[in-house]
Amino acid sequence: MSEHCSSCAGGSCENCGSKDEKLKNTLSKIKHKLVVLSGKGGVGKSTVATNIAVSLSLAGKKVGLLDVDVHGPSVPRLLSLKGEHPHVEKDYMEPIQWSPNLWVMSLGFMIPSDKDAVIWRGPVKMGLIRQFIEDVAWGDLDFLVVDCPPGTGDEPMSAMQLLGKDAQAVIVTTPQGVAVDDVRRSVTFCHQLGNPILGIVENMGGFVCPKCGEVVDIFPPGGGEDLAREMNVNFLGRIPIDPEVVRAGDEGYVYVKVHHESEAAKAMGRIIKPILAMAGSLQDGTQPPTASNSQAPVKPQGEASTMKIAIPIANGLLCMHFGHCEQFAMVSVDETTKKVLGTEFLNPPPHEPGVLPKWVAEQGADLVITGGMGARAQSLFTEAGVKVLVGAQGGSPEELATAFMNGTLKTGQNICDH
Ligand SMILES: Nc1ncnc2c1ncn2[C@@H]1O[C@H](COP(=O)(O)OP(=O)(O)OP(=O)(O)O)[C@@H](O)[C@H]1O
Repeated sequence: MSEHCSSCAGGSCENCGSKDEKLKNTLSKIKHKLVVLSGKGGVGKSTVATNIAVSLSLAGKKVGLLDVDVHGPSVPRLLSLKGEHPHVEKDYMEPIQWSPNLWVMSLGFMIPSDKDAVIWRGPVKMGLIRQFIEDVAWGDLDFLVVDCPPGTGDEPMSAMQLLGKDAQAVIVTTPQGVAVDDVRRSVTFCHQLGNPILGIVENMGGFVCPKCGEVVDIFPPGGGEDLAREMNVNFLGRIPIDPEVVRAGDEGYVYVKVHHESEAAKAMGRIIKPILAMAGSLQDGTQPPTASNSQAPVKPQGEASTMKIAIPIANGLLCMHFGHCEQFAMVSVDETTKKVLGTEFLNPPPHEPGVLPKWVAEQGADLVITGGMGARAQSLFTEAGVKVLVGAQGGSPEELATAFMNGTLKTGQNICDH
């Protein structure tokens, strides 16, 4: 290990021994290390890494997400963390906390602006990756997910060597032959380093028609699966192309949290199944958690079963769009007796992006019932632990709350224009 000492990059300085101890100590607190690799750029590696990390955290696992793409760190954008600056001291860095159990570190936090280019040689990059692993206060983690730059160069090699032989590779490809050829090199790379391969993910295999939901193959499918067979490694699954994945990445909300019923999110759910099984938390037949079933407020047994339902209203009835309502009805209900206990009408603050979800959560809402809601607002609610039901179709707040408690609430399409 000592040849990767960040102080000397050569393994001969006096710091090497103590650095190795520190690295060992940090790694001993991380149960599983997953390194997300791809032979080719732009195949969706950061998207897959981020969605895996968030899915695992939604499943209740303690997760670290480390972006070692020194030249194009994209995790800060994908998680709406641009502009965050971790607390840094000598030999110590505080990761940015994204949710109660997901912590993130990326070089993107250290670069002053998007325009700045990083021009570093191999040993400097290796030193930095080492610092990101050993100096970051990761604490006890179930999983550390590492997003590497494409190829089999310095960064993936440093990450693998520093994390040790038990770090497992998740290799992402697209179905086309050129991508698959490059990915074949990634498989060989892992074999040469002696690291196990958890499996291959084929991303952008097929296009989900936004009108009918049918998956249409744009490229001949199956390249990733064929490669997995050829190289005798696991095939973890195929994620179709969904324009919403691009939108999620550009706007900085997490796709699997918001579009958990989509084909692509279901595919991602299948991919994390063996990963969760590795942590011994998923019995056969259990669905991997999604935003809809993992962050709903859970009342401790024995506690009164009251909850507060927030409903946007106009003229006393459900307002079809959450962001355009006159007032919010806060309906208190007792879920055991299925009775409405009372309704309070509150005037919301002026509608500006991101304000309403925070305000509604502060009013103590456990659930929001609405006709339509934008993806960003849904994501903010999920982060705040407030469940959201979209596609409700009219009625008074009390009627909607009662229908919800009786399991008869009708929901359809999300009536949202953005
Ligand atoms: N399943 C998908 N459907 C639609 N778009 C996708 C999908 N997966 C990824 N993308 C989009 O493809 C683009 C590249 O994705 P991403 O940045 O994750 O790739 P990458 O392999 O990490 O890139 P790089 O080589 O630059 O590190 C992004 O715009 C992303 O939103």
